[in-house]
Amino acid sequence: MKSSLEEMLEALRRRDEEEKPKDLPPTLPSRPTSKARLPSARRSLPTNFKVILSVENGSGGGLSKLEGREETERNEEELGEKRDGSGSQKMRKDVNVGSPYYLVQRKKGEDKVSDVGADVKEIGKGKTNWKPLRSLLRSSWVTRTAAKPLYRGQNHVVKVSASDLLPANPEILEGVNDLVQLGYLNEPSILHNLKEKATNIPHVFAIADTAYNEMMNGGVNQSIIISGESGAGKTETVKFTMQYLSALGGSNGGIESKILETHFILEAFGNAKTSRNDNSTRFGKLSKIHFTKLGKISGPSIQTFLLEKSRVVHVAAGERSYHIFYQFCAGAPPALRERLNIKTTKEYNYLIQSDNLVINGVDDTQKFHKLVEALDIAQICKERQEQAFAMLAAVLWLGNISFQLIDNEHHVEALADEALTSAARLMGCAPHELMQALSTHRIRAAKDNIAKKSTFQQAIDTRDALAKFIYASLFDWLVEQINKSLAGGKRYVDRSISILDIYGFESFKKNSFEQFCINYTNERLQQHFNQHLFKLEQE
Ligand SMILES: Nc1ncnc2c1ncn2[C@@H]1O[C@H](COP(=O)(O)OP(=O)(O)OP(=O)(O)O)[C@@H](O)[C@H]1O
Repeated sequence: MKSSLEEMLEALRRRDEEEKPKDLPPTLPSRPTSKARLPSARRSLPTNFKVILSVENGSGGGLSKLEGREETERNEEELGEKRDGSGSQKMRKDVNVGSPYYLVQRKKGEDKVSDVGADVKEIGKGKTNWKPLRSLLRSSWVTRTAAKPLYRGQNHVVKVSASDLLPANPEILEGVNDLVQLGYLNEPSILHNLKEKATNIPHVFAIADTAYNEMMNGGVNQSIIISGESGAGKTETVKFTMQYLSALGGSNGGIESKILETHFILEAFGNAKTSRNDNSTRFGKLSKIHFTKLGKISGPSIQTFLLEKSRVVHVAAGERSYHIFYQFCAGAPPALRERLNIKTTKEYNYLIQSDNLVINGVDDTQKFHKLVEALDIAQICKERQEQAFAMLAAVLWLGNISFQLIDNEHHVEALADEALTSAARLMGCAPHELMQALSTHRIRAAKDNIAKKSTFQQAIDTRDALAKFIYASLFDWLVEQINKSLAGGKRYVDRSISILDIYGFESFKKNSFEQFCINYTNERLQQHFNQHLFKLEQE
């Protein structure tokens, strides 16, 4: 009888054979041989790793400490799996440096424990028990028989009191997703189960680990695509991935914190509150971490895609425009406010399209101060910062420009009011030049470009297009500055891991061209997944 997965795969294969799509996505490089969900089973020990082995010896003497070569050998053994002398049965050793609990497990045919302290006999035949060692030792293990010790060369045993023992679950229940399934729900069982789960289900650290190993061992640059619908947690997952790679790449937190600071700038300018997520990323982001041949991080770089420009001029009910506008209006210091003629958010038409001018629990003033710090860290000088803020103010004032009818043919002209003069000044042009640019449009007749007066809708479209263009250019400029700052003059030549965080699938009451692009991208990614992963699994 076929399983539902087999049936689904067969249906996919049949469909693919019947209708070969003309619009095939580009083929992916061959799949790595290791399983992305599992980190390599055996890895070298961190340099600072040390197990202090202290056991109470059988004679009932004090704690003895074993160090040196013997200890190193044991550490190696503890972390792997080893066969016993007969080679017939796998010995199970769960030694977790971070946990005070160890699994005491009998080998088949090893029922006699007479050489060990009398209490151990209480464990009972064929049963597995936990021995909490918190009160005794920081790390150690328990052996069941001194006559046939678990570790070669080891004559030490731990006396185990039956009252210290807790029942353990059978192996079949190890790593269950739902703790309720555990027969024994004691603390060591839960800790052990969590430890098993961490390595048996897909985990962001395991994926990052595999990418790193593949890059180092296979010498092939890696990509991690983080997908999921809006609000699923992609951006947060990227941060965890970076954290892990930073730890592996030995950046001592330096690179990671620099990346996070610069991400704060991108978040201010590229994230916004939507109906699904208070901090929704409104652009695609490819973060690349570059490594040296030795696997050390040499630096990161960022590439962005398709910023949702329409949000600058149109905000749906319940949403907000980009965070930066609200942070800027709330937090700009008085001198800057005066120089750039900055008002409160309530006075800008682009922002008051939605009632949501604040986000619960978010302090825009404080965020603005943090942003300025991040701009300083990104080495964007104060003069450049003010120019960038001037562009923001210009965008806001553009939204306040209104038009009046000037003839009977529905042609309009921009009103020469505070909005027009402020926007023109901030953009560095004369008010009449901006008025003309907004009130006319150019058409091509034969080989000539002719300026024609605009109707109301044409003038609004021109104004909004200008606002969107300025904002998108500002965003691109910021990304460029951030990359320059992160690179610090270095050229990256060696290996890299790229992490793609794209906007998630979304469907609003009113969807625009951006939603079309966002959802199309997500569909294509899903298609990649189906086509390559399912097919390869099937093979
Ligand atoms: N691992 C996590 N731990 C705690 N909170 C999380 C975690 N992942 C996500 N969240 C919460 O969910 C919110 C949305 O997550 P995130 O912004 O990462 O989603 P997203 O998938 O990137 O969404 P979008 O596609 O809209 O950008 C976060 O602001 C945070 O509050």
